[in-house]
Amino acid sequence: MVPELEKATVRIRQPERVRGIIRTLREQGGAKLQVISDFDMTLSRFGCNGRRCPTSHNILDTSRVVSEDGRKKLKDLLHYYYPIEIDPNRTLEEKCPLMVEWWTRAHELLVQQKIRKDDIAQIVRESEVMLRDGFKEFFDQLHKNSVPLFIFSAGVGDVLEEIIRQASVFYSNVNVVSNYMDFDDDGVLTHFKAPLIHTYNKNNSVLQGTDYFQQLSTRTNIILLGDSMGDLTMADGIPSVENILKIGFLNDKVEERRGKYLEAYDIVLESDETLDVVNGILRYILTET
Ligand SMILES: Nc1ccn([C@@H]2O[C@H](COP(=O)(O)O)[C@@H](O)[C@H]2O)c(=O)n1
Ligand SMILES: [Mg+2]
Repeated sequence: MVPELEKATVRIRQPERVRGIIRTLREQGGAKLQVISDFDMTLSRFGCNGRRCPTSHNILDTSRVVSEDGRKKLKDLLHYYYPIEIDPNRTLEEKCPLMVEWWTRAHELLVQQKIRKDDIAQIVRESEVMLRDGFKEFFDQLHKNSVPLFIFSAGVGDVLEEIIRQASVFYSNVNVVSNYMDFDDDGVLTHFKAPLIHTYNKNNSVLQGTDYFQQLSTRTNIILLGDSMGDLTMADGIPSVENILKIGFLNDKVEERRGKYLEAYDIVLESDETLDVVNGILRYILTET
């Protein structure tokens, strides 16, 4: 039914259950569907040309508008906190305060750099960021079928919006909740707006105050896309969810984290830099019979 599910990168713990959910999503059609997706390392690529692709934070951290000292400090933070973020042996209770610490320290350093709003577009153009292969078909299919795409990101909203704008896929069905910067009258970064969103608080605790929360409630079939265990709670709090298909990109430390991902996500895509499987499923669901 979806030939892409035969790809070597695909792992599924309960294939019959997954086939059942996909069949139901197709029967109930696009009108009941929404896609909730993480951004960094889910819609954007993890690897490019043998190296790590930048996250929306990394794009700023390594840009020319950040001093050499600032770049070094931000890199040190990444090297200290990222292994904690992805450690499968630490509990959420341990990780959460450390993630708040990471984001807070990184945002403070970025504010010290007096980044200008007008520089963001050029910073993105000069970066190595890449959306996953097949991104155009993904955004186009959702737009054409009026399926809302809700991007829920602990990255930097201003940067990720610019990435999808430059890729010419920031359509009217796309809504973003993320960490946004605030600028003074001269267009200089003064602070990041609250609430702070980090990897492990992506749930209704930060969604409740947003316009999008109401819209989320009306589409009760969900395809959830993520790359972190923290992304699994992105649909929590949406009342009356009928069917949910969770697709997880397992990008890093694959062997070590496979077990936990297979338990948590319905479909796990291992070191797969494409949106082929997601596009195949959407094609199947959205094509009229
Ligand atoms: N200072 C930071 C903080 C976080 N990250 C990475 O950003 C990603 C979070 O954004 P999502 O769109 O995936 O929610 C996550 O992968 C962190 O590792 C960073 O690079 N720098
Ligand atoms: Mg991510």
